[in-house]
Amino acid sequence: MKRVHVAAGIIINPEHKILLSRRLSHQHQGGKWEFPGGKVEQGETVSEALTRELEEEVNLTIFDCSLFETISFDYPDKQVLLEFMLVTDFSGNANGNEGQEIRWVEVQALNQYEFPAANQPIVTALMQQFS
Ligand SMILES: Nc1nc2c([nH]c(=O)n2[C@H]2C[C@H](O)[C@@H](COP(=O)(O)OP(=O)(O)OP(=O)(O)O)O2)c(=O)[nH]1
Ligand SMILES: [Mg+2]
Repeated sequence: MKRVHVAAGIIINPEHKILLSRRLSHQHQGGKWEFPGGKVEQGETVSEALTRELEEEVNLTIFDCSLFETISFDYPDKQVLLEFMLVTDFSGNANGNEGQEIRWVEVQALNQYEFPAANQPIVTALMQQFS
């Protein structure tokens, strides 16, 4: 199985809330909450992929991002390499462009949401670092 390279944005707004997006039921890990993003395509950098995905999925334009953590994870049906990027410099009003639910969430409330298993260390680290 080929490992899927994914860019995911930890988008923090001026009120220190983080944007979550709910995966559609037909998608891999459907129904779980994620940091919006998607596959890095051939010839793209991670930040280019993230910029494109965030415009497509949640209607935000990002101006800068930095690597928070990289996680390689094997689901029974899919292998992923996730690059979690911090984003604080962006414009636009978040919208679920694909019909998905989105929510701005306090860092301390992150553990009330069900994420894909690969995200667990990220949620723990965010709650420690941004409290
Ligand atoms: N965007 C995102 N994906 C995540 C996270 N955690 C996690 O395990 N994933 C997994 C789920 C998917 O297998 C993959 C994301 O790829 P994607 O968003 O392009 O996949 P998709 O199912 O929407 O596929 P597509 O048809 O849109 O190409 O990474 C996360 O926090 N954010
Ligand atoms: Mg996606």
